Amino acid sequence: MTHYDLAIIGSGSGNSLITPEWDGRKVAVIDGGTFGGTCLNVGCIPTKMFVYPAQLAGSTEEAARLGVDLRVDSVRWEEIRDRIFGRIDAISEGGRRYRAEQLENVTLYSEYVRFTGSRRLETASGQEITADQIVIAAGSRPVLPDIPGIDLPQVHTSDTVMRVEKLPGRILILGGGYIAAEFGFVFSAFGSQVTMAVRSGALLRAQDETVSERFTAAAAAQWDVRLNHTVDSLAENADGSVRAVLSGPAGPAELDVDLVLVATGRTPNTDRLDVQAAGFDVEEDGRLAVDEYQRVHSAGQPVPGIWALGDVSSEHQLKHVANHEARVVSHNLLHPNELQASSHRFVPAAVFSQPQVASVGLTEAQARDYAAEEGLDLVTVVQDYGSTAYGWAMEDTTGFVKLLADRSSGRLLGAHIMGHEASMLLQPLVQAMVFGLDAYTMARGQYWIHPALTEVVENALLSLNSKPQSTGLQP
Ligand SMILES: Cc1cc2nc3c(=O)[nH]c(=O)nc-3n(C[C@H](O)[C@H](O)[C@H](O)COP(=O)(O)OP(=O)(O)OC[C@H]3O[C@@H](n4cnc5c(N)ncnc54)[C@H](O)[C@@H]3O)c2cc1C
Ligand SMILES: NC(=O)c1ccc[n+]([C@@H]2O[C@H](COP(=O)([O-])OP(=O)(O)OC[C@H]3O[C@@H](n4cnc5c(N)ncnc54)[C@H](O)[C@@H]3O)[C@@H](O)[C@H]2O)c1
Repeated sequence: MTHYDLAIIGSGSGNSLITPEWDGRKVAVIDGGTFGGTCLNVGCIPTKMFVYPAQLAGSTEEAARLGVDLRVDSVRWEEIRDRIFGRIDAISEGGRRYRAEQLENVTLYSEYVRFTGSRRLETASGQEITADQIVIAAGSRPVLPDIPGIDLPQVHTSDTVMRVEKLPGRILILGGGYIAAEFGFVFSAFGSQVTMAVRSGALLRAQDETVSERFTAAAAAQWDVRLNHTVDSLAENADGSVRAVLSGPAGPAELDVDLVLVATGRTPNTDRLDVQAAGFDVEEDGRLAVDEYQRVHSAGQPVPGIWALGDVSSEHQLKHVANHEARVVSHNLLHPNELQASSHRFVPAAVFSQPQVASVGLTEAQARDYAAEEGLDLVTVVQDYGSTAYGWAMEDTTGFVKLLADRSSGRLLGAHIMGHEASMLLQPLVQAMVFGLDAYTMARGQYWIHPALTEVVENALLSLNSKPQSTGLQP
């Protein structure tokens, strides 16, 4: 058995905890998967590296509308894939080598681990590890629905689909959330024939209703979206393709595809850690129960020295949330008497599809309930990109900014943007919400560059109040 001052399970966001303050103290990093975790290897970063060239490939129709005839002669999938992973694999390997070989106080265990007691771990090869403090940063993994044929080699998740040998000609995507929306766009822009089977009546259903409705329409204009459809079975054809049987409002239908992508959510890795052996509390959805200091709980009480962060314990499966929680844990590990709390008040998120979607705060349905409870006068504004000069330049027909606010104070309750660079347009609204800047001061207390696309945000803010607004910039 080897004892450490600190043991970290998971080398994704967990890797950032090894700061210089730990020099001279014994630290174990344990990861049975690829060093660097989800975001770097199979998540945020490679997906966006595919989205960017997909935006180039997918711009021909938009260009033609503006009088520029572009043609995509070919998409060199193998080259794109190898460029992306040539970069990413090197970063992952460099990080692994640094931890494994260059830090005297750090030991890297490249294997899976599970709890055998609250402060005791056993690795897959049977090595026992104990530690004064343990951070659980073990992330989440894709969920596979129980469908006959789900284990066929042609069936992929986001873990494997980005590395396939060649661009699939026909692809079936299950699900209508983040991953489905991003890969639906990438593959369709690259020229694959995409069919998306969605159980419910809309894509991105967790989003504000206007976003979900308009995104569904925009997606359906680009690829085959089958709403209210389930996939009942998958079977291999003699030629190596897959026959899917789908059920929808018009009855069952068969579809032959070359590849199936399952994007039906991700589950926290608590089960594989045997957290029950340690007596840790688990939420209904499988997340580890933590308090605002990221302390893991047992029977409702914090367990001293046991922390969790990121997807394994967070209701937001987002990298910027995992990073924030890692900064909190990093502080708390070293300052047990001055604990810092994490904040999940205004968590923004973006879906990097076409169109892009970005949001923060309440949806309209949530804002209605909140306003009723608090006695607020809820005001909702939808401002189209096409109503501003830059929107004219783009001949934009789909982009919009939707704001929800309390009319009298101008306090923003939610902001939702769909369209070109939505994630960038959203950030000033996140800033306003976090720092308590009201919509009216935000609109008139600063210059807005003309004729930038940010004017759509300015106009949305102004539209929240029909009353005349303060004229003024700060002198
Ligand atoms: C396709 C895709 C795209 C995404 N895009 C975005 C995006 O654009 N923006 C965004 O904010 N978020 C995005 N996310 C979500 C983001 O990747 C995650 O929220 C984030 O990576 C979680 O980080 P983490 O540190 O909690 O876990 P991870 O990075 O998953 O790290 C957990 C590590 O723990 C290891 N591990 C698990 N169990 C054990 C065990 N028992 N023993 C030892 N090691 C173990 C795993 O091998 C893994 O390396 C995306 C996710 C996916 C799948
Ligand atoms: N840009 C980003 O920030 C980004 C990108 C990708 C992933 N992520 C994170 O990863 C998480 C996982 O992504 P995801 O797209 O897999 O999950 P998701 O929760 O966004 O969407 C899951 C989809 O699958 C459907 N579904 C669930 N079970 C099903 C079943 N049995 N059969 C058919 N459909 C089913 C749901 O209705 C939903 O449409 C996201 O919630 C997000 O937090 C973030």
